Amino acid sequence: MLEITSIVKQYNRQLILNIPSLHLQKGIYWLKGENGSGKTTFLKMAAALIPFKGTISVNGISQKASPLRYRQQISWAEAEPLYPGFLTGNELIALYRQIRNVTGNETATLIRLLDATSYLHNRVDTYSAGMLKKLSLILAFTGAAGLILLDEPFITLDAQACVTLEQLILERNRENDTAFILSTHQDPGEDLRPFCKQLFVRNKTILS
Ligand SMILES: Nc1ncnc2c1ncn2[C@@H]1O[C@H](COP(=O)(O)OP(=O)(O)OP(=O)(O)O)[C@@H](O)[C@H]1O
Repeated sequence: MLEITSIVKQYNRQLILNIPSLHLQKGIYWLKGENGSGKTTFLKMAAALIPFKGTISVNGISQKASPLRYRQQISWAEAEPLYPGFLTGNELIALYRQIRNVTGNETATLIRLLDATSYLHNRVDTYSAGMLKKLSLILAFTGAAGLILLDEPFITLDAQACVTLEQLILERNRENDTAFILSTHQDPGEDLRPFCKQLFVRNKTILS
């Protein structure tokens, strides 16, 4: 599913990650590592959001050779999402539905499951951190990406939303064969744990 060769990532000439080779089969990956070890940097490279040396391919499509096709198979939710404050959640969801060719029914189910119906008609700049997080997850699950990258998806979510998110991950993985890489300092819940493989950022590289 994910193939990495000779990745080197530096910020201001400081080496952050050096990954000679990494091959991941489809699955649900739990990415762990100390603060500042490079988890977000790794996810941002996989999401093709920041430049790096080396090559990344997902399902045989190279990020450098076919950037648009590559991006079409990736979905990404950042740790602390930011959206233009003057838009409503519903407007953002409509935009994603249009771009990703998704029906209203599909997003309605996500909105109901994450208990976001009551506030999505309001402007984003009125949302709490958890409300914003739920919106970012609804957007990440909108469409049929082959790989969903979630950076710290559980922070700020209430207990019920954490359980719902784990169920959504399991369901997508089971029904659509969607792969996931999640960066988190938490451990997976009981239901998800048996289906997760761990990845570690250690000594500036990724170990499986
Ligand atoms: N835009 C940037 N400019 C310069 N250095 C950066 C930038 N973003 C991250 N870094 C540095 O890269 C390293 C890895 O950061 P990263 O955010 O990937 O860590 P992380 O593992 O996600 O950390 P945490 O668990 O604290 O979220 C850190 O040393 C950080 O200071």
